[in-house]
Amino acid sequence: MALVPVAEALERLLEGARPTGSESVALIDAAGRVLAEPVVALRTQPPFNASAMDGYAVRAADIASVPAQLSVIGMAPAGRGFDGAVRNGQAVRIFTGAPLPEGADTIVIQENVRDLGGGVIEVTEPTAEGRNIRRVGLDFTKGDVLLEKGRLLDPAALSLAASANHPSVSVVRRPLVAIIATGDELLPPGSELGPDQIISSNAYGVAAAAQSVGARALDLGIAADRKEAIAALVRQAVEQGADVIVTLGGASVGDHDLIHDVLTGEGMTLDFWKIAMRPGKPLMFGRLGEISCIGLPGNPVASLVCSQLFLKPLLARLGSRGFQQDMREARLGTAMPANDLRQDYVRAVLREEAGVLVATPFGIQDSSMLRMLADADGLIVREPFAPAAAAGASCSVLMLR
Ligand SMILES: Nc1nc2c(c(=O)[nH]1)N[C@H]1C(S)=C(S)[C@@H](COP(=O)(O)OP(=O)(O)OC[C@H]3O[C@@H](n4cnc5c(N)ncnc54)[C@H](O)[C@@H]3O)O[C@H]1N2
Ligand code: MOO
Repeated sequence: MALVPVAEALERLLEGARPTGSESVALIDAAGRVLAEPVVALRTQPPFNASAMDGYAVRAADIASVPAQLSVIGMAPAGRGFDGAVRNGQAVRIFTGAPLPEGADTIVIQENVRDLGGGVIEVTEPTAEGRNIRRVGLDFTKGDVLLEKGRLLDPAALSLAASANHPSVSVVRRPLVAIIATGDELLPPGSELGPDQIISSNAYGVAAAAQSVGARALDLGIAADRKEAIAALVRQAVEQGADVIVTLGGASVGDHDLIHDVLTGEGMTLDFWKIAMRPGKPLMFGRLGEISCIGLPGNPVASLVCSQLFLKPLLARLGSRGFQQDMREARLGTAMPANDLRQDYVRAVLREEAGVLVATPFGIQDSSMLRMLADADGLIVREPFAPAAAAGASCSVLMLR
């Protein structure tokens, strides 16, 4: 089977991906979620002409020339308006957020007033008519569409929805990705290892990649290299309502590479298997009913690079989020040889030199080497059959952090 080009693989993976449904979530739990329906104002804010300052509600005509003396006839704190009207020569003590009393048209801030005692004040500075008043509906009016469908609920959006009197919002359900590691050699972190065993590491990075685009990760643990063991975990994933099943390892062509057989046995229709990419050649993709199945290669770097390139865009699409790889142009720090038929993602460190980004690849690129991935700032992307490139040549970098 010919290797599928990276761009085509991504296209096929995203093709049938339909956004997950919606659910209602209390505002306090809705941070970072995506709106499934617009938020419409259920009320007008402010609902009345309100004082924007602490001071005195007056009639502008009374303070046309200052100093001007006024008698204070009452008080209006926020939440309890003055029950009466301000007439010529009168003022009401008022606080920020309180309704403007009838008859008053201006707020004089208290810094510009002297208290003469006996309920009399002297306004010492001129104040233009209408100053320091927030008009009814200044922020929004009942019926206004305040937040569009698809909006990410950031702090401002959440407070606005609350102000519009919504205790909860309709948001896109977070896609659930079930993660199944496979391999007789694997044990979870913290284990006592036997002589032929290693630690299962991939699930943690894959889960983090999923969570970074708003998905939930369900770690189903490690299946031994037996069809029944893997099938049992695949069935668990289906029962738990996974939107995506990710398997780790067993995707290549060895005698113990069982994933393909198990998934098709459970009803998966294979879309593609093996792509023109390094690392990540054995990537597998298919559909089991509505569930997207991604078989990630076992080599740790391959599984994480494929998560960045394929899993994250898929989960973002399912969760109705925008997602774009952060691509930058850079100069090569060292020469690179001509590339073969696989699109290459080369771990590199980046530094800035006189305003130019310089990308220097690590000398060894074995796809088992996680430490070098953790040390890399980005991946130099080399097109299939790219010719040899000299140091200083322009290159394209996928930023990792
Ligand atoms: N004859 C061929 N051999 C291999 C090919 C090939 O095309 N022809 N492809 C190579 C490439 S590329 C990769 S990548 C690997 C991927 O193979 P699998 O997906 O079948 O992975 P495994 O064989 O199960 O494991 C490979 C390697 O990764 C380790 N591993 C697996 N799972 C985990 C995990 N959850 N955490 C940490 N490490 C894991 C496993 O122990 C192996 O060392 O195949 C090449 N071979
Ligand atoms: O995916 Mo493999 O690790 O290309 O080397």
